[in-house]
Amino acid sequence: MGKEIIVAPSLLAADFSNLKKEIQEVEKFGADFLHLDVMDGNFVPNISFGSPILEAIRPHTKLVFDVHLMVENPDCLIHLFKDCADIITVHAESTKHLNRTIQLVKSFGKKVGVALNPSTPLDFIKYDLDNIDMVLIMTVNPGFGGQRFIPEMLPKIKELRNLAPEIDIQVDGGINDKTGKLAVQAGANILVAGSYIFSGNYKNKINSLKF
Ligand SMILES: O=C(CO)[C@H](O)[C@H](O)COP(=O)(O)O
Repeated sequence: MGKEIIVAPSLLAADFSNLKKEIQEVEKFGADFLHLDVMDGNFVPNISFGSPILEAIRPHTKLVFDVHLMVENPDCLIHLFKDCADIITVHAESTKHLNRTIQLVKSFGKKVGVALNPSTPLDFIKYDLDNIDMVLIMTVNPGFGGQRFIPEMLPKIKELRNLAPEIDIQVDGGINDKTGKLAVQAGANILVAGSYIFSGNYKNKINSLKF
């Protein structure tokens, strides 16, 4: 039997002037994780939010805090998230010594995810798979919400599922009820969705991703 589907609304698409309410709404309607995109304006051409915002919202929800670091040289910043994150995901492309970065996340007692940009091959993580809790296959180029799902990522997800039958595979970017289904059929089990969920009718949207 396949893994249960985990739905992770991406805060990037929420109403920033009303974060507490937005988070409590998606929690009420069945979200499992809260996906938190930290962008530094360097690794990606955009700036989002950092640890002070995450610490401010942490007391208002029991959702799993799934922190996606889109930052250059994450080793310098990981400690900032030790009190609020449950999972910390780093990009394989952002660090010179991925294995060391993985160990650093683990040293804080956190689950560790590794993200791969669309053009980054699975080879980057092949020898670290036993040390990783989750692989994030980016299905858009990171930096912005509301982009179109890249279908060429489907065979990549399939290949990873064959390589690592038990690992959590997260997909992020352009996920909706149609692309999410394709990703799940390919082997993904954690669906990040920003603009799809936060554009309205949270309950139906979240349910529509629980395949
Ligand atoms: O990592 C991200 C962008 O870099 C976001 O999580 C992604 O934008 C999700 O948004 P959408 O569902 O609107 O594509």
